[in-house]
Amino acid sequence: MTTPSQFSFSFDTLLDDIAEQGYSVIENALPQELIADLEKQCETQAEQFQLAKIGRHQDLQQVSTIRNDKTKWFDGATTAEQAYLAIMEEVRVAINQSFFLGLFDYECHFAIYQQGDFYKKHLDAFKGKSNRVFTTVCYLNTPQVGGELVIYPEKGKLPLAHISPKAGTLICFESERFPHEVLPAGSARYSIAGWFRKNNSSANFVDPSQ
Ligand SMILES: O=C(O)CCC(=O)C(=O)O
Ligand SMILES: [Fe+2]
Repeated sequence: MTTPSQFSFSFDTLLDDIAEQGYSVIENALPQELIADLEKQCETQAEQFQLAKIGRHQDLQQVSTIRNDKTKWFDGATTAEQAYLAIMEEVRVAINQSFFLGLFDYECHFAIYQQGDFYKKHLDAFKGKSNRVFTTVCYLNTPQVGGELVIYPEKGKLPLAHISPKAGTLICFESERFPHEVLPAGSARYSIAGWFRKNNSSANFVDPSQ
């Protein structure tokens, strides 16, 4: 048994799902007031969001045929961001305790998908090329239609899961293992995408975020 978080949900379901299938979808995982505060932040700071980029380091590109959502990285400046990061820190520690993965930090950004915005099928990390180990997605609102997250198996085309975004749902999956896509949003869709990372830095190579 894991200790229930003082902030949110018990992590047992998350850890069991990850052990059994490599991904987990938990509804109402985060406190409603926190989700509402984070959603409000997306709305009030919308003009600070920028077209999302794909790739890493010098390969970083803006490719709007692959994704056209807008993102803003957390800077920890609001109490809502700090509260969210505190919960993710608990998740990080729980995953490390169960799976001995040595996850050492977490990075995340807000994302806004306006009507019609999408993110085509992709992997968040490629074996040996990224320090992203687990992806998290947390939804901040509940659009009426569209914007489903589709998770695919490592091999094969039949989706494992079709998830309609719902405020408070938290999804966690192994970044290298599951291709996934965001279907075109039917209306504004607010979320936080984040990654637990392992440390690839060494004495002569510093591995930064992204
Ligand atoms: O918002 C989602 O449901 C998934 C987003 C995603 O795949 C990403 O940002 O890498
Ligand atoms: Fe992704």
